[in-house]
Amino acid sequence: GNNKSRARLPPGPPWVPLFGNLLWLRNSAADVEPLLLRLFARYGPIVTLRIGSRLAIFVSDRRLAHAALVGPGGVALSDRPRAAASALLGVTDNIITRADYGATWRLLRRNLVSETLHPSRVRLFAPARAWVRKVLLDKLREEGKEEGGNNNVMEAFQYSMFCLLVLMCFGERLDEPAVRAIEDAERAWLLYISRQMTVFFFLPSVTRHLFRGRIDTARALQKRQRDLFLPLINKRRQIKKSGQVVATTSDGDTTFQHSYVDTLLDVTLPDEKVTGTTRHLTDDEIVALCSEFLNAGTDTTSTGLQWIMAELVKNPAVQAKLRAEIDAASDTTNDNNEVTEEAIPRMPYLKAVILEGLRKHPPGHFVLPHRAAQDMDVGGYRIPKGATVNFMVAEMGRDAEEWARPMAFEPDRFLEGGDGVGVDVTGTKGIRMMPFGVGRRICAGLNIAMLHLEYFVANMVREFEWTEAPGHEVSFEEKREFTTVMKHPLRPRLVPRT
Ligand code: HEM
Repeated sequence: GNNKSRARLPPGPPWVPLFGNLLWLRNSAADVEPLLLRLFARYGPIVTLRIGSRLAIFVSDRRLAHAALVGPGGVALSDRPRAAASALLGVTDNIITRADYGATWRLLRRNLVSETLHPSRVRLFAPARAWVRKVLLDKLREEGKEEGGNNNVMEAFQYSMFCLLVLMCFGERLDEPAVRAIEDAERAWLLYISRQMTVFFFLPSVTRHLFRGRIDTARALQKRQRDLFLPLINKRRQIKKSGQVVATTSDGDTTFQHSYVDTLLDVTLPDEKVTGTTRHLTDDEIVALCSEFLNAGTDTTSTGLQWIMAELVKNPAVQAKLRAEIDAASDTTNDNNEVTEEAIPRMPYLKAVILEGLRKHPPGHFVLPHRAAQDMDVGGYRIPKGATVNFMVAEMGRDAEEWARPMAFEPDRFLEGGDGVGVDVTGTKGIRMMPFGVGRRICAGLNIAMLHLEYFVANMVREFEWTEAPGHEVSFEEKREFTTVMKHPLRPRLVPRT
């Protein structure tokens, strides 16, 4: 063989006792974060964990991450691990997050990015954002009425972001019980997938027999999704067929002009059965893609909002400076007293606040796992075909060699003269922080996620003064859920500004 095939695997412990117990099986890479931090200190910036016969490799160095993910070499690391359970549970791999790098992934990703999240399409959803702004502020006002600062604003963030994505996905403004029904079904499904699928992932042949009951549960949860989604999907089919154009903005209207589902109804994939022909997506595939859309953007964005608002509570001077910028840039003649989307590009400090939040508190401390499509070389080590590779997102943003006072919240660092000025979160030329990942698998929703964070933070700061409530001091302790959330949820005192 050549030099590459003789190179060593990245170092690591010979085995990890932790993996013998259920902790590992229960959740994701995030569960092993503390262990990984100890291993990096001991072995250096790239380590291997052996889990049975599987290899899981973790990279904490941003230069190695850039070499592995960006540029021509990144192709080899753009697949996803195959979940053995997919076939067993009848879960399709034809969704953006799960598909391997290839024709199907490219079609589905391009459909989302250019037909739904492209700036020209994003504008079509402005009435949706304005409506959700109202939903969010109403919820916060309700919470604010509670005495003793017992207002868990995270709940309001989560619900509003879910509302927004439901509206963008199905083009339908649903009432709260209908949104809650979908939210509950999705949460049950996500919990199921994260808690149970990993069991199958690691031990497919044994578990097939042991976990019959779980397979039934999965089927039931999928049916629940289908029963909720299909009427909404069929309604868009009907609208499409009749060529009816629906009015979009007036307050009474609940049906919007554009939706993600509309684009999915047009997508065609290569037909596996007849070479050279194409087919439309099946209902099950559309349901799975809708589910992915709702889940990819809800917890990530609401977690981001929570950390950013917590920092604004803890740093009143930053909040005051942001508030001043908002007032100066806003259109004061607008009687809704809202910060409009048009004003956002005139707010560099707002952008800096969001970036500083994502640097210090990236919602995901890891990216989704990547899989080596062939033997490859990273930092002089051999990554064998089939190994999974992940990256220490939070570590990179908090690297003291790269950032001055990394654990301080200093948005000014992203302005002229700061150590973060001109930072490119896509990491094309080099990685300084990677809250959305980098390379071919970079977050498909990056632009809309930034817009949502900017728009809702600006409007929440315009509406209220966010202060610490006695007995509910802000703590930056972390807790790992689907994303890394605040261990003690933010419970601020909201003082309406007039
Ligand atoms: C603050 C909000 C968000 C953060 C921090 C975030 C972060 C991420 C990260 C870290 C990845 C994995 C990258 C990798 O595997 O290398 C990802 C993937 C993805 N995100 Fe986001 N995301 C956010 C919001 C959204 C939104 C709003 C949407 C869509 C509505 C979205 C859609 C996706 C999709 C489809 C993928 C899979 C991309 C692929 O596998 O090709 N995300 N995101």
